[in-house]
Amino acid sequence: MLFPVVENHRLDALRGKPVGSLMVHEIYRSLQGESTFAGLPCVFVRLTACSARCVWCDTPHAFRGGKVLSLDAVVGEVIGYGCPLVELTGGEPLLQEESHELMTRLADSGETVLLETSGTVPVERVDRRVHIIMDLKCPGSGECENNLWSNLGWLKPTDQIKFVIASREDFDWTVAAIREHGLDRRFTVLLSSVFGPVNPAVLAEWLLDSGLNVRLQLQLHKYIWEPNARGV
Ligand SMILES: Nc1nc2[nH]cc(C(=O)O)c2c(=O)[nH]1
Ligand code: SF4
Ligand SMILES: [Mg+2]
Repeated sequence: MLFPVVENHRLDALRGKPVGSLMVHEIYRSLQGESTFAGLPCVFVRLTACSARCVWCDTPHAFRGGKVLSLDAVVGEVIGYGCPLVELTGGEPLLQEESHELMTRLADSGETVLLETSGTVPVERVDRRVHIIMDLKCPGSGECENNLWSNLGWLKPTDQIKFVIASREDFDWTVAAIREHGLDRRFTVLLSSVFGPVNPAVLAEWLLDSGLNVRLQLQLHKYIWEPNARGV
């Protein structure tokens, strides 16, 4: 994968990581807070580093830090929870080549595997058994220019597209993108408001007025626990 030279410092946290290992920020079990799997117990594997810098990012702590673990160690820890659902998130999991083998090995073990990805890196090689939950970045994220639209051609009907909306402008952009690409007919579409600045009741009203058949998503974990809590 090639990234613009000016952005390479964003991947510094992965420099020197041995081949065959993963830089893991944290592994924990919680309730899935997003997607159509919301509410189910889920093991989260949060991988270090992201090539994006969304202005409203709620996990900037995952940009760096964490520890190097072998694939065997990560698989063993996940399976050890005895939980049938696992999600790779970050950061951006697909920046680490080894994420592909991790997803395949987890699926081979019988896990239902979810992948949270930013929509700015290719999903082409993701194991077809994985449920991809892919962002399309709205203008208010500051990363809209980096959306990789070709990814739409690699998603399956069972995959999910998430728009995180920071303003009415973002909402209008989202409606236009859904209509232009027929997203609501091809995939599950999730509309989420940036936690804090956008009242979900306002987004609910916009959604109903639009007539679109898409799903409002509340980040369940931010209502159950402190919005800034980590490890949940
Ligand atoms: N409970 C919980 N559910 C989540 N779903 C997606 C998450 C993420 O950070 O990608 C997340 C998270 O951080 N916590
Ligand atoms: S893609 Fe996700 S982890 Fe990366 S900056 Fe945006 S919100 Fe944060
Ligand atoms: Mg998150």
